[in-house]
Amino acid sequence: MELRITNLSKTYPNGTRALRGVTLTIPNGMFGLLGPNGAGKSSLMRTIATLQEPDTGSIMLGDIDVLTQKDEVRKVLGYLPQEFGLYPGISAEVLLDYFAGLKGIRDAAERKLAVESLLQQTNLWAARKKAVGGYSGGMRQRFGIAVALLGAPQLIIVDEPTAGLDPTERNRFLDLLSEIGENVVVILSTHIVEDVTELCPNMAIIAGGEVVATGSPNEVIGEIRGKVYRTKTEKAALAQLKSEYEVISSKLVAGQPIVRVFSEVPINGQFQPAEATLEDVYFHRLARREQAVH
Ligand SMILES: Nc1ncnc2c1ncn2[C@@H]1O[C@H](COP(=O)(O)OP(=O)(O)OP(=O)(O)O)[C@@H](O)[C@H]1O
Repeated sequence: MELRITNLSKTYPNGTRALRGVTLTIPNGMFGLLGPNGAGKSSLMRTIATLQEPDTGSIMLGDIDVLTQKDEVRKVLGYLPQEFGLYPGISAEVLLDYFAGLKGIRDAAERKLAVESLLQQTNLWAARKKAVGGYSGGMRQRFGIAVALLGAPQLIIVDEPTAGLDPTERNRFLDLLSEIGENVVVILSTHIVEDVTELCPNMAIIAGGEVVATGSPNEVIGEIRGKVYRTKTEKAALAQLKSEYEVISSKLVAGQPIVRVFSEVPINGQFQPAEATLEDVYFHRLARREQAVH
């Protein structure tokens, strides 16, 4: 199954242009949608999940027209929104059984089997009788993905699932996502670059409602490979560097700024060539876009 998004635009009634001509082809497997806060990720996810209408454009999931055949989409969709409410006093086992019923799994034995297998898969089996209100952030997210996986969806959308998780829980969650399979489309929206580098064979960077780069992480990095340099500097020299070079990022390491810059032409002196990373592309693209807008 392939998801084809063509020329999707959306302006909210208050005038915010959340999506501007988004065109993307998303194949089976994990697809990373990387963008800063306010980039339009959630607007795009909600539109694909049939929860809101775009102003223009089309979305095809295989042969299904997502914008007109909403019921068909919902049958094959698993969606983990950025925020979701739960009934805090109810156990995961009972709640998941309830959601399975809503998803149309009517046969009780079949439902029991599905619920048990998802509780095992999401590592919540031992906590299945606990009220979900007492779950940690990571457990909540794993419960959310269990709900999203009910009914063996073909299209799985997870919106910023790792925000707020500690590293152990984050890894556990990402492992779970990558196990879900290569035969379904999984769209992972995130502002965490490593989530994409580590997991996604295909990706896009979105900023200001526009797709600013797309391809495999390797292809996306390709555009700046050999053009990234790094140097250690002093805090006092930072402003000067920023005025002379196209600074991608500066990070304090043990109190001292490490600066990465982009340059089309070789630079030396205090700089050393650095291996380009997805984070470099991300910051570079965002900075270029800022410049273009202002
Ligand atoms: N219902 C709405 N009405 C008006 N503006 C909205 C609405 N939803 C989102 N926006 C605005 O649209 C833009 C894109 O928001 P969106 O939530 O899609 O971005 P995002 O990339 O998911 O950001 P975040 O990571 O902060 O969730 C933002 O400027 C946001 O304030």
